[in-house]
Amino acid sequence: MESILETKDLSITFGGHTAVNSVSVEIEKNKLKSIIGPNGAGKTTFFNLLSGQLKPTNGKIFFKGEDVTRMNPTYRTRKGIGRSFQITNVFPNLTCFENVRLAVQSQAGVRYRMLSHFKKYKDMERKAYELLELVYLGEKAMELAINLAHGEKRKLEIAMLLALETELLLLDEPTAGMSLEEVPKILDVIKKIKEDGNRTILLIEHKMDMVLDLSDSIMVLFNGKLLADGDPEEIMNNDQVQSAYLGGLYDDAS
Ligand SMILES: Nc1ncnc2c1ncn2[C@@H]1O[C@H](COP(=O)(O)OP(=O)(O)OP(=O)(O)O)[C@@H](O)[C@H]1O
Repeated sequence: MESILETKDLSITFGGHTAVNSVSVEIEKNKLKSIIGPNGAGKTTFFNLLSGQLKPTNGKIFFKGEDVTRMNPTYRTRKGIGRSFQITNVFPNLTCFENVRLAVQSQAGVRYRMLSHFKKYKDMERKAYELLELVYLGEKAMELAINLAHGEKRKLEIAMLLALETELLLLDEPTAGMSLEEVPKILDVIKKIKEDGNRTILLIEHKMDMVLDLSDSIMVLFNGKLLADGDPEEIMNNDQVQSAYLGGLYDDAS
């Protein structure tokens, strides 16, 4: 297995509480791994450690073999680790197309003085349109970002992450707060990205049907510890995982 990201004994303690406790895991390149676990298990904290929003108390993070443990979030984004809320340059009063084109442009390092390079500019426009189509926002290309529905905004964020050539996408409950009609669309978007086969996705999700539908593998966090890591069938048949969800382990595993 070729891994894109690896954590070794990753831990973080807030006051006396260890929210992520010595987690060692490998994320396989170009696959989709879900992170599941009861509320408060440490899933979002684990994401914050991977994206650099938090620095670990102990342990290391390697991205493509490089130690990124102390690297700040901006550098990690440049290296290819992308988390949607890291995008601070979504301009509400620009159209979806303009937002994605700016992300493409920033990735290409092209400045205004170079816009005279007509062909390059056209290529960037084409790429922006392709990404909007990929996330089913083609018809909204000329809509101002501020006017998008919640689910559409999440899709725009994903298009912008892809424009930044993100190799590892960290998706934290992408369907949270969405209407029932919007959920299948985002599911489709994630499936399409997965089928393209050149991105790795790490997904936090509570909807188990979605997790089972999408995941190549699943890791289970429980009280900050890695309780299990394996393919979906293994995880579903794991007695410890079942106990954790039924509450049987709550007292033992602290
Ligand atoms: N900045 C912080 N300061 C103190 N405690 C924190 C901080 N961030 C998280 N925690 C605690 O760490 C634990 C793990 O929280 P986290 O949000 O990572 O869980 P989660 O698995 O994402 O939960 P949920 O599914 O409810 O989103 C919780 O007990 C939480 O209160």
